[in-house]
Order: sequence, then structure tokens, then C-alpha cells
Amino acid sequence: MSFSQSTTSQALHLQREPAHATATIGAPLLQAQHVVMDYYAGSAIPQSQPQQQQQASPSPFADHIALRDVNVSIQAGESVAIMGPSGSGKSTLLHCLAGILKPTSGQVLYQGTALSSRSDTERTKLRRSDFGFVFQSGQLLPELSALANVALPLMLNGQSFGEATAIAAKWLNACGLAGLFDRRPGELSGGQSQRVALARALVIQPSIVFADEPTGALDQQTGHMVMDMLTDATQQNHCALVVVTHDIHVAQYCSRILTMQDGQIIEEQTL
Ligand SMILES: Nc1ncnc2c1ncn2[C@@H]1O[C@H](COP(=O)(O)OP(=O)(O)OP(=O)(O)O)[C@@H](O)[C@H]1O
Repeated sequence: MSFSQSTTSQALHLQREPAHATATIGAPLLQAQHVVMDYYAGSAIPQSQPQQQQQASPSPFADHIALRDVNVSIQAGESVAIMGPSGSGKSTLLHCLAGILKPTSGQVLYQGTALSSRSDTERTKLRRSDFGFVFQSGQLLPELSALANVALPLMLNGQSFGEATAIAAKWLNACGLAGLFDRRPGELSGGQSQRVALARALVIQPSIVFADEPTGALDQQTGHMVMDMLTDATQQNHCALVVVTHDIHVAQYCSRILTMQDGQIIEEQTL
């Protein structure tokens, strides 16, 4: 059974309506408006920590100014790749879009509401319920089994151990990991670990998955398998996808490619 088929059949049996079912039709799911990120202005701290005093307008030449007036709109179900040279601001943009970093100025709207208008607790809840994250590596808890790693986000959202592990098992199966439920991350290959990470990101039925170099630690063939799974699963679940990558072959899985340079989006390509 292909991942698409199994995802379709299994995801439909998951526990609740995805959060994006409540999004306003036609309005962007996620929007960055005039986002500036100056790491020296004291906004490189996570939003959950106290903010330092913001300083004067950023100098246009400093390399700690990671984003300069960035505007992006992402629709529900859309897939967007962010490319650009090292240091161009890709990861910073992804972290601002996901509410992990608070921009120095400008704002990020999710379902029409500014992330900065939500309390720390609300933002944490939002990330747990609506956002999935996939990083290059190291995102799984090493002391937990694959099954527990995938079940954990559901338990943090209030589901019982039994419910959470039953749903997690479906996603691990859908990711081709039957038989590996009890393995810890250190006992899995890089590709297997990354598939566990996909299952963990998708298990909550997020409205958007943020992926930062999801194939960066994988060989090309395994990277394609992971991207096939990620794009299949997000499409099947009408989930938006934002992928930071240096690899054009990875970017081409998406419907739109944004190219960044010196903290700005300099090119936008629809595929
Ligand atoms: N915590 C930080 N403090 C100060 N400057 C930072 C910090 N994080 C990133 N920067 C700077 O912000 C700019 C953008 O960094 P960012 O990591 O977003 O780039 P990137 O395009 O994702 O790079 P890469 O492809 O190498 O991961 C760079 O000049 C970087 O040095």
C-alpha cells in the first residue's frame, strides 16, 4: 500500500477536525506583513521569554538584520519552498512564521489574528495543536521509543495514552515503519528517524507543517522518499507546507518557490 493510500484511509479516522477547518475560505492561512528581524534589537528571544528593549531602526548593512520588510501569504493547503544562499534569512523567516521568533517589527497573522496578540500560553497551545515541525535532525526525544515520540504531541494535547498510541501507530504504519515502534531514535537509520519525525509532525493533523532542511542529513534517494511522504501527506490532509531547503529538487516538490537574499524575497516562482 502506498503512503498516499494508507494516509488517506487512516488520516480520515483520526480523532478530530483539523484546526484549519475553521479558517476563513479565501483568506490566507498565514501572512507575514512587513516583517523585519534584527537579532541585535533584542527580538531573537523566543516569544515565551521576556523581551528586551527594542533599539533604533536597523542599519541596512548589518548581517544581524536577518529579515528586511518581508511579506508572504500562504493559503491553506499550499506548499511553499524557501531557498537562498546561506545567511539569507530562510530559517529566521520560518521561525517568525511559526511564532518561534518575534519579529522586531511587522507582524505574522495566522487565520487573520496576529501571533503577537496571543499570550505565551495561547501561542504554545497553537503550535501544539495546529503546527507540525520537521527539522534536519535531532528532533526526536532519544530516550523514547518511536511510538512514544509520535504519541507525545497527542498526549500534550490532552489525549489518553491509549488513544494517542493507537493513532501514533497508524501514522507510523503509514510512514512504512511497522515493526519499528519500540526502537529508540539511536536505533534507527537517518531515513527511518526522519520518517518518525514526519509521523510526529503529522499526527496532530496540523494546518501547516514547517520543515527546515528536512532532507539535509539524508542521501538523495532517502531525501526523495521523505519528500514524497511529506508532500503526499500534506496534500491528502489539505495541510500547508513551508520548506526551507538548499536543494532545488526538494523545492520542486512545492507549488511555489521563494528565493531570499540579504533578508529579502527577491524572486517568487509558481510551479
Ligand atoms: N541568534 C542570532 N543572532 C544574531 N544573528 C543571527 C542569529 N541567527 C541568525 N543570525 C544572522 O541572521 C542572518 C540570517 O540567518 P538565517 O539562519 O536565517 O539564514 P539561513 O538563510 O537560514 O542560513 P543557512 O542556509 O546557512 O541556514 C545571518 O546573517 C545570521 O548570521
